Amino acid sequence: MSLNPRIVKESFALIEPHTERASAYFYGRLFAESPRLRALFPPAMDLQRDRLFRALTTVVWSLDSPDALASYLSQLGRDHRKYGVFDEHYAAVGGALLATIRKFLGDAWNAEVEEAWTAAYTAAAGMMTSAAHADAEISPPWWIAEVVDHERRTPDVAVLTVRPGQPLPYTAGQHVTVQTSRWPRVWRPYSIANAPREDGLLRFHVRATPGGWVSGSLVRHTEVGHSVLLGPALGTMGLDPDSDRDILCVAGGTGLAPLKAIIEQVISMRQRRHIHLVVGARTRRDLYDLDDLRLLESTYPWLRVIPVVSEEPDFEGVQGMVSEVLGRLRDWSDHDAYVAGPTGMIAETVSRLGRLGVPPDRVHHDALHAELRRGCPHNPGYINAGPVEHSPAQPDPEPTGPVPAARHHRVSRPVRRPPA
Ligand SMILES: NC(=O)C1=CN([C@@H]2O[C@H](COP(=O)(O)OP(=O)(O)OC[C@H]3O[C@@H](n4cnc5c(N)ncnc54)[C@H](O)[C@@H]3O)[C@@H](O)[C@H]2O)C=CC1
Repeated sequence: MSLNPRIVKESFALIEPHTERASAYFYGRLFAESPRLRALFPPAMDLQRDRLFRALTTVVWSLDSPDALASYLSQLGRDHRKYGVFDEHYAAVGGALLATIRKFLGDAWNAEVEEAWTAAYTAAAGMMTSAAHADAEISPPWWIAEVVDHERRTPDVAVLTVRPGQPLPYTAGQHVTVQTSRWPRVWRPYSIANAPREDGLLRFHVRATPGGWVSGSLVRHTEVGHSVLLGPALGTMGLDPDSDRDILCVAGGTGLAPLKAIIEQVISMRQRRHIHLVVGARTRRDLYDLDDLRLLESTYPWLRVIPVVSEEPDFEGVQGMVSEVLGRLRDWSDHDAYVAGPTGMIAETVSRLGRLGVPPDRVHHDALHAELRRGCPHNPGYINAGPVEHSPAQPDPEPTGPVPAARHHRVSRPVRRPPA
């Protein structure tokens, strides 16, 4: 059985307009055939359904890029260890997936399509399980971390520092998923806001989004001494080790977090590259980290911080959307660029940098491949394992089931969940 990306892509394109119904059918089928699996998922499935198709979309459209695909699936396989996924779950998921594709393709389903999808799923599941097995030799499936600092910088934004019980390896620019005891089985990704340190501490910038389960819990209901669970480090945005070019970092809101980690990384490597950090926020008050950034700027003279405010007309500094102001500031064509923030901001900024003469392979970001594929002509092909933090456009839905009784902050063990 050999991979046939063309057939998989063509047939998937027929299903894409019906993703919502197809995803509901997939989970209905999965739980009908393997009822015990339902208990392993969060009570509200809305976000989960969406995630399944985002992951599937990423896999399908990456079938022609073996390196990117292998990197994505390896991360996904490693990350699924935290749910307690076993090899046999992959067969159940594969069966439900094929049944879903068959149903939604209707007359377009035939033996050739079946073979192409079977080959693709077998290869993908194989990569995920191999990566999970290899990871099990060297890493725990999750880390328990104690909150050692919690600063409420604005009513909505907190900066948290946590100490994992054992070392959690990562590189600057990556993110981890976080689970709080308030919402067992609900994991959300957050970028790590500092470069790796000897004491192993990790910092997160969290904005409580309306209706957000984990973000609200982290900002409003978490204190020093509480514990959270962390998944393994994920994401492909990182400092280009072969470059000594000057650096432009463009941050939208809490997208500052991974860029601060990258800047710290440059500092710790004693590289004397000039860095411009253009940091966008809606209002002056939303520039929640400006004091720290000014301190960093005064310590490292080759760092320049440029705050940009988009929704406060009497702000005395640079005004506008962060993507729009770049052309007014200087020529960036000889810079490496790192971009993080809301998906729309990343798409706008990457596209703007292309028009300003920055080659696509020098523009680094970690937004969802599938989302940017539509809107961003200069996507350099970075893909990650999921959305970073939650976008305001996609708050965590409120629970549809009963509110969990575990209001105390004893960390629950992760519950098994099959592959997304
Ligand atoms: N690795 C990454 O890319 C990371 C991304 N994030 C994401 O960053 C977002 C931060 O949200 P908030 O703090 O609420 O930011 P926000 O929505 O308040 O936006 C902050 C600034 O970003 C710019 N911006 C926003 N939308 C834009 C658009 N469509 N086009 C051009 N510029 C735009 C504007 O300058 C705005 O003032 C979240 O969605 C989070 O998921 C957070 C951490 C890491």
